[in-house]
Amino acid sequence: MSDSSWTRAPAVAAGRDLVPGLLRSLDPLLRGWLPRQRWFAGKGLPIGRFSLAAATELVPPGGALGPLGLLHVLVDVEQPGRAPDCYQLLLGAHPLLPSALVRTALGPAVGGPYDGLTLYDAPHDPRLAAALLERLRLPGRTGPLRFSTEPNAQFPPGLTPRVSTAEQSNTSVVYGDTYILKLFRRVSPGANPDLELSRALARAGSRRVAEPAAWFEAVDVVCGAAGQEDGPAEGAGEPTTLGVLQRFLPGSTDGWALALASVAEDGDFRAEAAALGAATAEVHQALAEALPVASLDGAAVQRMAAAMTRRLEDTAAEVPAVRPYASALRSAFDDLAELGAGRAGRVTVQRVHGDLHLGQTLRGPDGEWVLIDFEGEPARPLAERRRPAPPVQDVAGMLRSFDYAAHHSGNGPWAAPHRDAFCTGYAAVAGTDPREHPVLIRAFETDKAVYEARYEARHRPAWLPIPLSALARLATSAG
Ligand SMILES: Nc1ncnc2c1ncn2[C@@H]1O[C@H](COP(=O)(O)OP(=O)(O)O)[C@@H](O)[C@H]1O
Ligand SMILES: O=P(O)(O)O[C@H]1O[C@H](CO)[C@@H](O[C@H]2O[C@H](CO)[C@@H](O)[C@H](O)[C@H]2O)[C@H](O)[C@H]1O
Repeated sequence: MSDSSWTRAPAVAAGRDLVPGLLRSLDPLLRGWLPRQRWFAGKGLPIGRFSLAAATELVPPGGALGPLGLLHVLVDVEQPGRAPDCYQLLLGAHPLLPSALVRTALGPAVGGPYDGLTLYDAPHDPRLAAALLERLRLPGRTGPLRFSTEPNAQFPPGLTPRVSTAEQSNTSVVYGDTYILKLFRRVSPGANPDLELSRALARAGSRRVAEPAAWFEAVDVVCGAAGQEDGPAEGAGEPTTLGVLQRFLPGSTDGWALALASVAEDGDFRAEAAALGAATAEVHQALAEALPVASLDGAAVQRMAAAMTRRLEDTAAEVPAVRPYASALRSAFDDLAELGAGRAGRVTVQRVHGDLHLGQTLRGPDGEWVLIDFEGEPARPLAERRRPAPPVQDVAGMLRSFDYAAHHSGNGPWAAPHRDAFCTGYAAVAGTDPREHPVLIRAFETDKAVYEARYEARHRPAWLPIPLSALARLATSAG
């Protein structure tokens, strides 16, 4: 990394030049540390150039926390074959801690030194996580970072922070039993739908969402693909959502864990599946009331089918095991295109969850279901994730998830009655039964299983047989 790669950096340092020291330190340490993080999107590809989009001292070393500092960094990473990705890093900086001690005491040590300071992943340090909550409580700016709160949010003192150990695409810090702060790791300009949709649902009084209390974003920072001269303009110039503090739901269990337990004992989870269907329909209704709804004409439905076909082709090119099914699966998308061409072609679209599966649902101690993580599929560009879509997309996601739970534990027959129960629960609230739209359901289920094949091939190759077996079944039913 040469100094010239830092020219876009609007460094915000309290009284000293932050960037050159950071520049010298970050390059070698990020090359080692970044690819090992679960949330790093470009695994397996060589890392090219880094460039700093923004650097902010949230707590200057030698300030309120004595020698300890808290640095906020947005760094662009170039890799061959990908548009640049922008990652959010929160770094602890300490002059005395040797990096080996950081590694044992605080988990992931990023490395060091930076200007004589050891750098480490700050969410793991309770002092720094607490400092971040303190900053979130107060609306206003620190350099390019803008902090906002909901008007009625309460911030009780003394909430002990801990990093969530859940398998996740980002990093979350739980404060006491009161709040959970999700720090988005790969970020792009534009409102993150997780914030946008949970705020809309909370404002509408929905009981199916963990209400946001505060959030922060980067303003006027050009990062990721938006920084490319010929890069996509969508979202460019909009604030970049960086973190959302939401109500924590203590004592809740996620739907995936509950479903797996039921599969293991060949149990009857149908009442829960139906309640989940009803909760999903309630969320769809609330989103349709709060945010725009539109009707796609035949040409738009055909474009949607063409995009699904393209995703299938791209996936077949990347994942050889998908190829044997590709031509039979195409007929699911051809049927959708035909539906668009016909008189029944109009399809209603609205904002939806976008990546609904059992792991995105929490059942509280009161037995009520809440939906979380409205980010959409992490691999899709932000602009696409914010686009209205047919609600059947979420239904298809949940149907796939019941299938995943069953096949993960080798109990395939568990899936069908639970998929049915979900649709029955959904229909009771929505007034329309997804099973009455077989062409839409089949197209969206196929599209989701194709997405899953690519997701598993990239992240969990041992799980690839699960979506592959679904593609084999969908290929037969579509033929
Ligand atoms: N409001 C909440 N209350 C309790 N636990 C939560 C809450 N939100 C998220 N979690 C837990 O954190 C995990 C990860 O959250 P999620 O939003 O899916 O993160 P990611 O987008 O990084 O995958 C969830 O599976 C759940 O276990
Ligand atoms: O939860 P994320 O937003 O990170 O979503 C991604 O990871 C999910 C897995 O953690 C993945 O979901 C797939 O596996 C689930 C079981 O682990 C299963 O319930 C889902 O149906 C299946 O799609 C999701 O696709 C991906 O976007």
